Amino acid sequence: MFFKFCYDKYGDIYEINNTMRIIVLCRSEYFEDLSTTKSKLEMRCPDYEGLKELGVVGKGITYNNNFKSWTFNRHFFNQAILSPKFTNEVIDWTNELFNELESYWDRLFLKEEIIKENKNKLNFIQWFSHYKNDMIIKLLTGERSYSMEGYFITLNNKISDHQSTRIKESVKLFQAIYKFQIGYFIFFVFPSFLRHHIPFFKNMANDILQKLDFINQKLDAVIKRRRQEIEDIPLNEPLPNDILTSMIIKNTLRDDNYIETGANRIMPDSEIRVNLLDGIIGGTYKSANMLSYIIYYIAHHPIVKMKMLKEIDSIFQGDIIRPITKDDFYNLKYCEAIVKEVARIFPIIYSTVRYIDEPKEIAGYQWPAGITFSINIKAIHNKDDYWEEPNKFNPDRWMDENFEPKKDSFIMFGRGLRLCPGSKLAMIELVCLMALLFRKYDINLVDMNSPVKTKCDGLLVCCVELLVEIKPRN
Ligand code: HEM
Repeated sequence: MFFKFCYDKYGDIYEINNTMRIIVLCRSEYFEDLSTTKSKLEMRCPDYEGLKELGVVGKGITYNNNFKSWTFNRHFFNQAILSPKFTNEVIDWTNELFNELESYWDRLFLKEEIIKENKNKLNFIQWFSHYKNDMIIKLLTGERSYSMEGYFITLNNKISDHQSTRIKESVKLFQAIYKFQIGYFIFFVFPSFLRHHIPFFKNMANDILQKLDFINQKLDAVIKRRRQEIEDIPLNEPLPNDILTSMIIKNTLRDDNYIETGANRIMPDSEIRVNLLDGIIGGTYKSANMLSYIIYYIAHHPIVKMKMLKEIDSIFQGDIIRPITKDDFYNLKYCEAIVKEVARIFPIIYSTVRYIDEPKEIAGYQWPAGITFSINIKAIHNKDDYWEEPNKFNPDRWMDENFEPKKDSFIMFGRGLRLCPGSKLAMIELVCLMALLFRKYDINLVDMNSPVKTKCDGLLVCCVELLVEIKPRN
């Protein structure tokens, strides 16, 4: 809201001054020179004291300002996440976890008597936050998480002391990740004096650090276990396809692409851990929120829904059981267009940031070193210089073969070197989940008149609640 208010009032470039000076850029032509020659990288922010406290300075991907180290980590991450084996893994686990989700829905919402009594209502964002949590943990670490089962048990009022440790541990991890994800921005925005000396902020900061400690302990244990498992698997037997395994074996004899050069270093556990954390934080809530907004927009656009169902039905031909495949994903063009159009009109990340550590000319002005720029994604996605009828929700614009958004005007996954490495994974998941949901279920909003309930956590527009009514399609 605040960003929109400023954009409407001040236009394409303006300045916000609170605890720091931020220049907001609302035109894609301004992004040309955001990388600096000194650091060779588009930097997100300086190495804040708070980031040091979180232990991520010079490590991992998201907040790494060291070009050499960032390139090393990003290369490992990209190789793992973009491999064809990993794509197959994503599709397989989408099917597997969707079946699990359905088994819970069957028991809670889909029995005939429950539908007759109008009790077939569920909070979509909650279900998919748990789903996505279990999914990303499996894809990143190769280990199962059972937070969705934990959520099912809570709704089913069956909490008991006999609940298995695996579920309790998964739920505890889910809660820690959630708290960390929505709270760690205080390490950027609140000065260290507040975090260390004023009780309210100090308690908040300590709570986040405790959650991080817990997550790190879990990740360390997983890495240790996996190293041992890899050692125990004979050289001629295949290894699992998760990202952790790929990072451990890269540049070792277990790596299919291994070339002996003497110069390639392997990745130590301390770096693997931050990469896994980056993947968990980057990959869990964005997709869950995005899917909720997709459901909301589809519900409000019946013609779009009709076209989408037509596409899904033409691919599945009434088969509501068979697993979704990679080919299906490539054929679900209209579903992909819907994802892009929702992301265009209602970007869940409304801004991404850059920082310059040397004087630079940007947007026709000369800036001193130490300035933070915010790229206003929402303004760019809704600008009529770049988009025809920008305020119209129109997935069909993406179906025109000759359509290509103007350079840097569609930045749902960011831009440049720092482009989101999870974009392919996110697209596959979102499109496949839309197809799996709508081929079998009729999903409607409980309240068509209420706007979607959101709140901003850091730079993410979180869906607070999305109540939907679900029943099998006729
Ligand atoms: C709908 C889902 C997603 C959206 C909309 C999204 C969006 C973004 C955006 C806007 C950025 C900032 C890019 C920039 O500054 O130019 C980003 C960065 C990042 N994302 Fe995503 N993302 C999604 C899913 C994922 C997933 C599934 C993962 C991991 C498995 C992931 C991991 C990351 C990481 C590690 C970065 C930092 C990249 C770097 O600094 O080099 N994201 N994402």
